[in-house]
Amino acid sequence: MKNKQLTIIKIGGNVIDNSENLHQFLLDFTALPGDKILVHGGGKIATELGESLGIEAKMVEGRRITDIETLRIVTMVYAGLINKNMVAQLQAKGSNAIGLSGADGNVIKATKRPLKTVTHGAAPGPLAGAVIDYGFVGDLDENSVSSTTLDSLLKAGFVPVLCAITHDGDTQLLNTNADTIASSVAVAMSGLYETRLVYCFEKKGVLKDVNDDASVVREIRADEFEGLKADGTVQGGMIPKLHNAFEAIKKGVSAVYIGKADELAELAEGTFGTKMLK
Ligand SMILES: Nc1ncnc2c1ncn2[C@@H]1O[C@H](COP(=O)(O)OP(=O)(O)O)[C@@H](O)[C@H]1O
Ligand SMILES: CC(=O)N[C@@H](CCC(=O)OP(=O)(O)O)C(=O)O
Repeated sequence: MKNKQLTIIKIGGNVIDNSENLHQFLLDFTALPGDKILVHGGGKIATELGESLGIEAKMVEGRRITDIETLRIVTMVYAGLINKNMVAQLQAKGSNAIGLSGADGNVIKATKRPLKTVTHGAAPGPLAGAVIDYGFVGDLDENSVSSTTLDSLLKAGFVPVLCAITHDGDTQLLNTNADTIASSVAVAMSGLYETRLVYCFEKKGVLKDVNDDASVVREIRADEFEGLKADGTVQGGMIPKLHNAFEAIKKGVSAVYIGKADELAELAEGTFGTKMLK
């Protein structure tokens, strides 16, 4: 019986990097009624730390090429610095947060990404057709997320806070895009709960004009996605975000929203950001 509601919220690196916006978001997150799971990114902060150490970030189609040095940096930043600070801030606001990587409690097991040929997205240009070694990047499948472990934590009264570090079950940590983690967690938990997925970032939603916050598209149907890509309305990081959003809807998640982190309170009024439709 799926009568209980669960909200999975993902927060991106641009918001985490802004202490005022993050503070407001965590207040609203804490005030949100019902069971919830927080998934956080932090790509911007990992890029900045890497640069300060002389390691340049390389992204292909929104995914970080993760060599061994980069894996050390993202593990420190996502599973350490950001995850533990997020948990401490939530504890101070009254949420009994528990911070986890995918290795903790075997919550998310991934498979190291095989060599890939670039086909679309960032690359009608020079990268089209190139074979890319993403390094220590983890891909998820329908068995990756342990819904029973997450359910046990929720039933014990914890608020799980998941970072973008996963593992392969054979000692290797892997880097997995946080939007993908949020989508996979929402799909896995939809077997047990009535599940909604909320992507929070620094803009008011999916915008008709990316520079105009007043141009929020209120609803997008799955069959409109290709057109929005083709006419350039959605670009860059918004392409994999929408792909993950529609995958979630297709696989059993009841509702998916994309909107501004410090407007999360509007979720209850039904005026929050962009809603994805089947
Ligand atoms: N139509 C659009 N509406 C809103 N943002 C868009 C749009 N097209 C592209 N973007 C870009 O997508 C970015 C969000 O993707 P990303 O940086 O991956 O998010 P996150 O911070 O959640 O990881 C925004 O910062 C924005 O620059
Ligand atoms: C493989 C891969 O690309 N992993 C992401 C994980 C962090 C993330 O997704 O952070 P945001 O949500 O802030 O972008 C990365 O290292 O950038």
